[in-house]
Amino acid sequence: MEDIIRLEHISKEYDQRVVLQDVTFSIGIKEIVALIGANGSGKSTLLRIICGLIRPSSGKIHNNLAKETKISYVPERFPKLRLTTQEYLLSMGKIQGLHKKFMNRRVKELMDQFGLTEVRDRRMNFFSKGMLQKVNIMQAVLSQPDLLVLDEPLSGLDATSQQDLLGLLQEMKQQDISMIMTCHESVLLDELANRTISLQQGRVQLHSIQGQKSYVTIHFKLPSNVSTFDIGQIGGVPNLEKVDGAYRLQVESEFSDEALLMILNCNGSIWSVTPTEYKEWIISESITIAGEVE
Ligand SMILES: Nc1ncnc2c1ncn2[C@@H]1O[C@H](COP(=O)(O)OP(=O)(O)OP(=O)(O)O)[C@@H](O)[C@H]1O
Repeated sequence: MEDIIRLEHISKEYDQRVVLQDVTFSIGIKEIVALIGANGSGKSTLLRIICGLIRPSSGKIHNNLAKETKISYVPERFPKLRLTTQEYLLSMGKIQGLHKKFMNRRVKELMDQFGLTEVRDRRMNFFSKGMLQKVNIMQAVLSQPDLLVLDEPLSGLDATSQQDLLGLLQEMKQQDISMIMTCHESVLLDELANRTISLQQGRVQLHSIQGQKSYVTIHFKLPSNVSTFDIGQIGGVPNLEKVDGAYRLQVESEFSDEALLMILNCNGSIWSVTPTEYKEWIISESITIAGEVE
């Protein structure tokens, strides 16, 4: 996968206190990276460094695109401004130097996409947390960034607003926007992220990527004179359950033929064969922490 940016040996100190240490990784084009870790592990600091809001004490960020990489930031909190969404977005567009015609079209498009057209003339100080978070994301995507950096995008929202925003982030994923975000919600990890990077005390501890595992569930019955069925002979990690006098066997797809053959060899009757796909996190790189960060 082609990279958008690469962070190399990023460290950050505040008053000689090490907050980030030797952080190195890349963010690929169309990739959604979730940054996880305990409170105070340095996640927000790293996001702000990626956006250029603060400087690292050492290390470099390389822009790997042929053009200048457009990076936009969605901070954790968004203020209840006494402006309408339309007024706010148009002034943000102006600050960002966007062309008036493009801006008008883009603001309208975003209002529709985020479902805020009906409240476009209402001041944001009357908005719910979920609506404010939508505006927060809208201001960041106004200029169509290559990389969107989001700090806890679902935090403090109720379940309905979380689902609503998750849907919008998924739409953006389809539009090929790369993202890096901090998150505590497993729904963001499971349904959005392709990769997780775990920070511990300012250091990268673990990289994992989301993979797809295929299984086959075989529902079958054995004749009454066959009392045992030895799943130990099937490869992978098969799982056998007895359900209402019949059996339900789950095997990894690559071992399904040998499982079916075994059932037939036992004169079993096969009732159904159902393929299933599961997402799972696969550890791609693990780093041992040599020394504790003070
Ligand atoms: N401007 C600052 N000056 C001094 N220390 C800071 C500053 N910003 C952050 N820190 C410290 O850096 C450490 C990492 O903070 P950071 O906010 O990056 O962690 P985090 O992983 O995002 O935590 P959380 O999940 O609670 O948001 C913390 O100990 C914090 O107190």
